[in-house]
Amino acid sequence: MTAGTALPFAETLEAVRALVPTKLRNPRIGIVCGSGLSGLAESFRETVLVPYEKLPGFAKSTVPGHKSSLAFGLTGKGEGVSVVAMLGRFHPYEGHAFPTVVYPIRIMARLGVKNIIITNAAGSLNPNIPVGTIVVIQDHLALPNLTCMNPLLGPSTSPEHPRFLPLSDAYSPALRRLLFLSAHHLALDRSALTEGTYAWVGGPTYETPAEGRLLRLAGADVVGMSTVPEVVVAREEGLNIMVMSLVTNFVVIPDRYRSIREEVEAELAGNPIQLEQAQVVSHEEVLEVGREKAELMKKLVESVVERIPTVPELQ
Ligand SMILES: O=P(O)(O)O[C@@H]1C[C@H](O)[C@@H](CO)O1
Ligand SMILES: Nc1nc2[nH]cnc2c(=O)[nH]1
Repeated sequence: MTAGTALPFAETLEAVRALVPTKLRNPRIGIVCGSGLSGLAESFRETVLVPYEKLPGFAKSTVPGHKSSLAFGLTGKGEGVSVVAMLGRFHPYEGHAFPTVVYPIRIMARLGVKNIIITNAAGSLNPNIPVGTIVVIQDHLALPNLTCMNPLLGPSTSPEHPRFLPLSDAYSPALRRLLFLSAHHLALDRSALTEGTYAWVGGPTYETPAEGRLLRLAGADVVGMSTVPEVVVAREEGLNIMVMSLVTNFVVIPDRYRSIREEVEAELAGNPIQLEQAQVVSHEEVLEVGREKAELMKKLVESVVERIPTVPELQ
């Protein structure tokens, strides 16, 4: 789907109606599972999985660690809360146009979702935020949005949507409060969860040291290749949003570059030295940290979801 193409909302919603029992098909809470984080839906009860291929307008996720299904189910104690989770998202770097990347968010909104918890794997740009930390996002820095690659480019999807969408209040304070309360009730170490700013880049290349330095200087704490298009559209659809980034690696920003000149000159002078090699990041490392922290992310998300019905402004 490209900007301006008619979106097949009616067909997708009809497919959901045909495949999901009434009790589960109008969830108030949506979850987007980031790289390696599909386990967030493992503890749902009465789960119904709907493969993306059965949903008109949905693409297939091609990234390892992303399954391609919507999971409808119940979570929490007693009767439970009805939720829907995206097991796998679409990234622009896979070749998907923006309307496709954000289509599942628009469908969640049309199913009745009011609150959305978006997760991702991200690289840390901040020396005070180590690998394994969960960062609740308070703001974002989206270079693509500033350079005419905004997911809302093109005709509006609905006349009810504002043409010029403010984003100064994109991240719900009420949801973020629930996250810190949950961390307290789960007796989480204070260092396990922090707040920060997410930089969205297109990928699929990881950052060069100079790019990492630029983003850090611009005020970002973590960087990733997803989430912001979903946030922008969720905001346009009027949802309350919380984003949790799991730090899976450090972005390499050396204080000093390895100098080949120094190495050659030392060798010619008869005192060979070898300066430190730059480290590199891999998607395998990203998935590994996701596996290690899956249980903690799941407990936090479950706890937030359970508390949402108790907060009037989130209804
Ligand atoms: O979908 P997310 O943002 O969790 O995935 C991150 C960004 C890239 O897709 C991938 C890079 O390792 O992980
Ligand atoms: N852009 C980017 N995305 C990531 N996703 C997980 N780690 C990283 C990273 O270091 N950079």
